[in-house]
Amino acid sequence: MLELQNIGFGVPGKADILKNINLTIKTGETVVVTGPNGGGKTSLAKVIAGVAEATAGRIILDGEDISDLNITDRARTGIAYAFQQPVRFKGLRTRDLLNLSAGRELSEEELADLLRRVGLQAKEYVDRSVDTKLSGGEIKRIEIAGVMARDAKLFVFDEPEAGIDLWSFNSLIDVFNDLRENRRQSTVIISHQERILEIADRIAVIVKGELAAFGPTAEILPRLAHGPECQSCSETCLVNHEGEEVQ
Ligand SMILES: Nc1ncnc2c1ncn2[C@@H]1O[C@H](COP(=O)(O)OP(=O)(O)OP(=O)(O)O)[C@@H](O)[C@H]1O
Repeated sequence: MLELQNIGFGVPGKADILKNINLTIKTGETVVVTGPNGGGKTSLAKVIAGVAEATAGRIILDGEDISDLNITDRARTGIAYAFQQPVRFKGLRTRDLLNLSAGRELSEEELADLLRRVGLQAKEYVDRSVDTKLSGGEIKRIEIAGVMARDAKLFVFDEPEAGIDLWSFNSLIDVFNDLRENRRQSTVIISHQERILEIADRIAVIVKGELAAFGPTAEILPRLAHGPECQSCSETCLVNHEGEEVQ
């Protein structure tokens, strides 16, 4: 279980990127974090993974206070994080990246299975270098496969849909559904995609650095803006289609 207690995050010149965020994500639960651009979702993902340091509050994973741990130690405690914009590694092949993520030598079958789950064929990708020659969508999928290779307590995916074509997107939905059915770990997905929102157990909405709403999908989803439909839900709507908070 992940507990975020009064989390704040800021940088010089922008002190309140995140303000007083309180969230509890149960073991086995999938929470999708959504909200308008610039609201603070990526910052929240980075603060959870230890890529950025919270300026206030505590982060507790399975009862252990991990607030002061760096990214490597958080990874060791069982947090697996997929960046919004994955890092490329010159000289490292896909198989090396997956083996590193898994912390062991994966069999050819395991490698093929991980790649298949993100819609890539092993024979084409397993020995390719994870460098700038890969497309944005390819690198994103390889990174997601790497995260899936981890035996993590908590998975954090930042906009996994970005740059991914419709066919691969369907495989991605299957990946998240599998994770959800496993019920062994908690999953946080930052997303704007309705089909990803639909598979959440609960949805958190971050607007202007604050938690505007957090609740079961059936309750929150109808309150999110859908362009013109916004008019029909304006009383309870959380964000309108201009991305502003409804007053
Ligand atoms: N290191 C930083 N320095 C200055 N401003 C930052 C920094 N990190 C984030 N911000 C600002 O904080 C706000 C929140 O950014 P963040 O990337 O967390 O938003 P987001 O909700 O993920 O947005 P999007 O949906 O566009 O990906 C933005 O206004 C961003 O410009």
